[in-house]
Amino acid sequence: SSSQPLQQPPYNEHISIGSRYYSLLRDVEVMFTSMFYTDYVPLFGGFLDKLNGQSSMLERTFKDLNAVIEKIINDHLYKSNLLESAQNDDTVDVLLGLLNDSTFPFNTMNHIKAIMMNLFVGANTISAAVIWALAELIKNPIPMKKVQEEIRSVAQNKGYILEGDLSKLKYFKAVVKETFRLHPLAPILVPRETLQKCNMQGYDILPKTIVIINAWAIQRDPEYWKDPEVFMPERFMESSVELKGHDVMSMIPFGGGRRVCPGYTFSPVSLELVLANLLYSFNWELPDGLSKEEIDSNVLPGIIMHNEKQLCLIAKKSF
Ligand code: HEM
Repeated sequence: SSSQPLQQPPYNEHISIGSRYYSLLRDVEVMFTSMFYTDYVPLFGGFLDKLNGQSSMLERTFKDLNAVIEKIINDHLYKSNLLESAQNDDTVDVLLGLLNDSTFPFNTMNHIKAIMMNLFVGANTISAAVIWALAELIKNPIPMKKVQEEIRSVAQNKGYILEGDLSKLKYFKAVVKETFRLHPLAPILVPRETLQKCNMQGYDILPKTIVIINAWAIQRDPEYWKDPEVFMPERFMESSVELKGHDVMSMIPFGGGRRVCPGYTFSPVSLELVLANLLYSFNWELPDGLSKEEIDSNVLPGIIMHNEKQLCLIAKKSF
C-alpha cells in the first residue's frame, strides 16, 4: 500500500466515486485472481507481465483503488472536523479513531487503508449471493412458492421482515444454504501452504507446497450430495450441516480454519435480510421472451463468482 500522505482537498478530482466504484470493484476482483508470470518465474516473469499489460493494469487498478479509499477517508476526516458528536459514526470513523492508538497493533493509515480494501472487496459478495438465490428460485417455481408462503406467513401484514423473524424461517434458511452449496462465491479458497509432509489419496505432498481447495467441487461431490446438480433446499431441512465450515468434506462456502472468511459472522444475516424482504414484498417474473432455461449459470472471471449475464427479472409488488 502507498505510504504517501493523504492529499488535502481538492484531491483526486478525476475520481468520481459513483462512476468508478462498480467498474473498480470488478477490476480489483479480477486482479486478485489474475496470473502473474513473475510469481512463477521471478527472473523473467516481470518482463512478460509488462509485455501482456498485466503490470500496467495492476498499477492502474491500485492507483484508482487508493484514490477512492483516500477520498472516502478525507471525506470522513473533513466531516468529523465539522461534527463533534460521534452519534453518526460509521465503520470508517471507527477505524480512523484507532489511528495512533498504541493499544491497537494495526494503527497506521496504511493499516486502515488495507482494512478498507478488505471491506471494499467483501462488500460485493452479498449482492452476488442475492442474485444467485433469485436466479435459482425463478428457475424452480415450487421452492419459490414454498419460501414466499413461509416468509409471508411469518411477516403477516407487518410490511417487512426484521432480523428477529429470520430464526423462524426454516425453509428460507435451507434455500440460502442450497444457494451457497451450488454457488460458493469464492470457490477456490485462499491458498494454503503445507507445514509438513502428508499423504492424500496416495499422493505424497511435500512441506511448503501450495494447496488449492476447490469448494465448488466439494459442494457438488456425488459422494456427499444426492443429485448434486439439482437445486433442492429440502436436503437441508433435516440436516445439521452449517455454513461455518465444520463439515470440511462437504460444505465450506465461507472456508474454514484460521483463514475462514471474517465476514462470516454478519454476512449471512445481511444477505438473509435483503433476500427475505425481496421475496416478501415482490412476486418475481421473467421478462417476456426469456425462458428459465436461458438463465445463465456461467460466471465472470475474478475472486467472486458473479453471473456472466446480468439477471433481469420483473418485480411486482405483492401487497
Ligand atoms: C456471502 C458473503 C461471503 C462469502 C460467501 C464469503 C466467502 C469467503 C471465502 C470462501 C473466503 C476464503 C476462506 C478460506 O480460504 O478459508 C473468504 C475470505 C475472506 N473474506 Fe469473505 N465472504 C463473504 C463476505 C465477506 C465480507 C462481507 C467481507 C468483508 C467485509 C469479507 C472479507 C473476507 C476477507 C478479508 C477474506 C480473507 C481472509 C483471509 O485471508 O484470512 N467476506 N470469504
